[in-house]
Amino acid sequence: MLAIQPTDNSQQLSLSANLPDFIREGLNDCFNLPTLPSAAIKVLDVARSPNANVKAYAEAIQTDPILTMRLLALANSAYYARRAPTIHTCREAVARVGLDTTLATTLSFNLFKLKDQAAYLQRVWSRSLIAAIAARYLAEQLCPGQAGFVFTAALLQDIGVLALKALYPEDVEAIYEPLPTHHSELIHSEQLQFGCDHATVGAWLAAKWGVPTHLAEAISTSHSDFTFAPIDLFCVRISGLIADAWLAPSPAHSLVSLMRKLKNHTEAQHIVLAELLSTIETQLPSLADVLEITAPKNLDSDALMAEAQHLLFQQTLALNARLEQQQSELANLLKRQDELEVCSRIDPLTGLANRGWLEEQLSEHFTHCREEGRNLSVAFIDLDHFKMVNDQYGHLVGDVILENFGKLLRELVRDSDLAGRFGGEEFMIIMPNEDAHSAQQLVKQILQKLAEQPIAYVENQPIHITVSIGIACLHDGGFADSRELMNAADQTMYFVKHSGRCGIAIYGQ
Ligand SMILES: Nc1nc2c(ncn2[C@@H]2O[C@H](COP(=O)(O)OP(=O)(O)OP(=O)(O)O)[C@@H](O)[C@H]2O)c(=O)[nH]1
Repeated sequence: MLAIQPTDNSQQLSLSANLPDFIREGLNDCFNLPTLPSAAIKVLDVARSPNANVKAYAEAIQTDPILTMRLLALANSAYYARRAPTIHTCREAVARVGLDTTLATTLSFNLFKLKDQAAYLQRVWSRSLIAAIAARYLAEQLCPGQAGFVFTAALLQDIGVLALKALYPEDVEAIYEPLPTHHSELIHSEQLQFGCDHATVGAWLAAKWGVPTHLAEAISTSHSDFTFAPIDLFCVRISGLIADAWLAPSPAHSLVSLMRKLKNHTEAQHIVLAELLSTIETQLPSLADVLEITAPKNLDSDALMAEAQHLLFQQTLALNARLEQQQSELANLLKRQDELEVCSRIDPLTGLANRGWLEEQLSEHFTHCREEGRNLSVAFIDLDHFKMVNDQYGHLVGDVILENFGKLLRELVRDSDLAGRFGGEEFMIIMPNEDAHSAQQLVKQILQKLAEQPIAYVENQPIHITVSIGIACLHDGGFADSRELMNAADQTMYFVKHSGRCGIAIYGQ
């Protein structure tokens, strides 16, 4: 292996600005960072040159017989060969797998095959492998021209783990063993421990090797949100999530939650999930074989897809049921709120409007009638000598009388009027659009009715009551507000009281 070449472009990588200083200094001084085989460095040189072509790639690879064998194996694998004849030369192999895949294979050559691989590294490579297959499939559907680049970026997206391992072996071991179930937990632990995650470190390492800047940036942003990502980076970012679902303890559950995240993404609508899963299932063993790593657990993609669909269906049903329940709870709450609102306006004994509602309504009518030049009358009604009634017959009878008087008012008032109990034995009628004369006609009927019929019976003995009524009209005084109008009606009622009760008087007359 060679030392790092002068093609180092880590300084130019804007995203490596996210590296904390102590990590950057540590990486710069670290003597055992993973390096590339000399053939890989030559291939990278070719990749950077303007005349990168099959011939130049092949010539660079041929300097390393093992790498050449590896590439031939890949080109003759089921995926690349399909039914084509077996090939025997490096040039044919490069032509068949493409320049980007050749670069990816070359770069990953000595990264994956470390003999003393700990379980967590195996897991990291498993993720890279699955992600690379998924990424290439996605790119072939969404941006075919970039499939090779996307494959390489996905394959190398977790190489930062190697750099962190070289720099802080003990810390890395503490974080990675036992390996967190979800990649996001790993990222979180790295952020806490190092102030950055392995994607940022991996991008720095790749840039240090001299990989094209766009590739280093794709690694650096591999954990970022995919929502507004350019299509090639979208493929890389999604690939990691698909690999995480594949390796999750319950792949179907993880897949369903990924499907939900992708639901509103336009590009994602073109992905045929069943086909993607089947591609992973088919290609995983051969790619693992070529890269000489232990193949990760393989899944039956049909069974996985069926389980995911079943789960999705069940979750949708449960969601719908929950939605229906919430809607019905909301409807009940609204109904209850309406009932409470009505209750808050009603006097419980008489069922008429209570004082609060009377005052509110009077204020509104006062404003509107005054603005529109309409008249408005208010009648204040007080039962006469009600204390004596209570004293003579008791409070229960008093209550019945108040209740019956309420009924009487309800029968007499029109729909446009509002009758209410102001408090105790005091009542009020609001009559929009009515002048003193018509208001008087209405309240006269109250006196008549009370004279004609008893308000209640006690032991079959009829009880009669009388009332005193004061009327005030908007047009008959310069009232500043509804309160003044109401006070005028009240004062007029007291005038009737002082004049002997059982009668009607009109303010100002
Ligand atoms: N039964 C019953 N009595 C009530 C209620 N609210 C107020 N009262 C009674 O109404 C009576 C009002 O008495 P006063 O204010 O002295 O008036 P009044 O006896 O009607 O005399 P005038 O108004 O001057 O004719 C009191 O005895 C109160 O206890 C109620 O909800 N139920």
